[in-house]
Amino acid sequence: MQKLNWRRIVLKVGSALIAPDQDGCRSRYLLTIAQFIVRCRARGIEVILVSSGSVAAGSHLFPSDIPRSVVMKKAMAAAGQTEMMAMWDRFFDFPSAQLLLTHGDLRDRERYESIRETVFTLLEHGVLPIINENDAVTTDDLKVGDNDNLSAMVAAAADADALMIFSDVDGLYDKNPNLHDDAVLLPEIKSIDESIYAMAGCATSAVGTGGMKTKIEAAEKATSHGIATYIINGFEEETFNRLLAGENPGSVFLPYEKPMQEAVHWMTHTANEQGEVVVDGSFDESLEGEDGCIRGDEIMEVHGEFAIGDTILVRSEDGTRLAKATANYSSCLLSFIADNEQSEFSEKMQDSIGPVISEKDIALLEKS
Ligand SMILES: Nc1ncnc2c1ncn2[C@@H]1O[C@H](COP(=O)(O)OP(=O)(O)O)[C@@H](O)[C@H]1O
Ligand SMILES: N[C@@H](CCC(=O)OP(=O)(O)O)C(=O)O
Repeated sequence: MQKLNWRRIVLKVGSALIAPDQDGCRSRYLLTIAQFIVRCRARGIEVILVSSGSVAAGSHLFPSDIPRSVVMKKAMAAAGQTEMMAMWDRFFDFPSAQLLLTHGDLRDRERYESIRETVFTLLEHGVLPIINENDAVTTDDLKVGDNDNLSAMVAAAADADALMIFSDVDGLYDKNPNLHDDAVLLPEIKSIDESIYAMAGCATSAVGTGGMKTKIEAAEKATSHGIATYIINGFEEETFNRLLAGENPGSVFLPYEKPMQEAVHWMTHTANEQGEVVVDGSFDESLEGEDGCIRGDEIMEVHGEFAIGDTILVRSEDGTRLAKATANYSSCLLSFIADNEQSEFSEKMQDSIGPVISEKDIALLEKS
């Protein structure tokens, strides 16, 4: 038996595998995936499952002639989630646990840490975490929107070694294989750039969300955390044997050789900005300086509403995206400081609270 060097993996299972006929869950494909989970655990590999399919599983519980509005999909998700969880649970003789998350949870550092703690505790006690987006409560502002990106955020949070996205296609092709007979499979992707995104088309099944674009986004998030990302055909039984034999049965995106630090990764790929500040030209110099910080007199403009601890974008006056940072001040107080940078109040405030942005709370972005 070949030794696999995975300590912890995240598996993402798409809706087409869960409810292929769109009339409730089917065990047809899930049994093989469940067996794969059991075999991984038997080899000492910790598994976290990100399962789609609540909407597809719940749709048959509502009249078919009602339009699939956003609110109907939320209702379908709420109803289908129990059916989907029950289906998974049937396959295992160990306990599983349901975690329903939104982007609002993951981008809040305190809740993010709390989710991590819960996941690690479940794993430590042999419980299988099964995660989905909490579709029933999400709004446009709060949602991740697709489980490919959610699974990458989960993989980063859980510090996984590999993310495996099980879908209805063999991997990433140079164009959508369902629309082009001459599409060619890419077994290994060393880096992700615009040319890779250009290959991605939309979902062609009735139940998928995001198609290949969101899978590439997920791979970008995960590989920059040092997590190898696979896109694999979950319909094929042989896929799972090949994975356990240490082979690549689909497409693999190789992890960055120098992954981002955890906090920098979270600010860049999980937390999105709640507002932004425009800084003057001394930004690089100030950060590299002895104190390594930005003070109020370097802030030219403040946009949006944010609170202490929120993630903000730092821009230069010509619009260049310089960094993401944790706000040490609320937008309201920062606007006051920026407008009155020379006032005694502003000076005293910064002397007691600290700099507007400090080096330890900042993630520099590649200038484009
Ligand atoms: N370049 C591509 N390579 C492979 N599949 C692609 C590509 N572009 C678009 N697709 C589509 O992406 C689909 C998989 O995404 P999706 O339907 O969202 O699956 P899931 O429900 O598993 O997330 C494929 O069935 C295919 O129609
Ligand atoms: N959260 C949704 C799934 C969203 C999603 O990304 O679906 P899919 O493209 O099938 O992985 C659900 O449970 O129906």
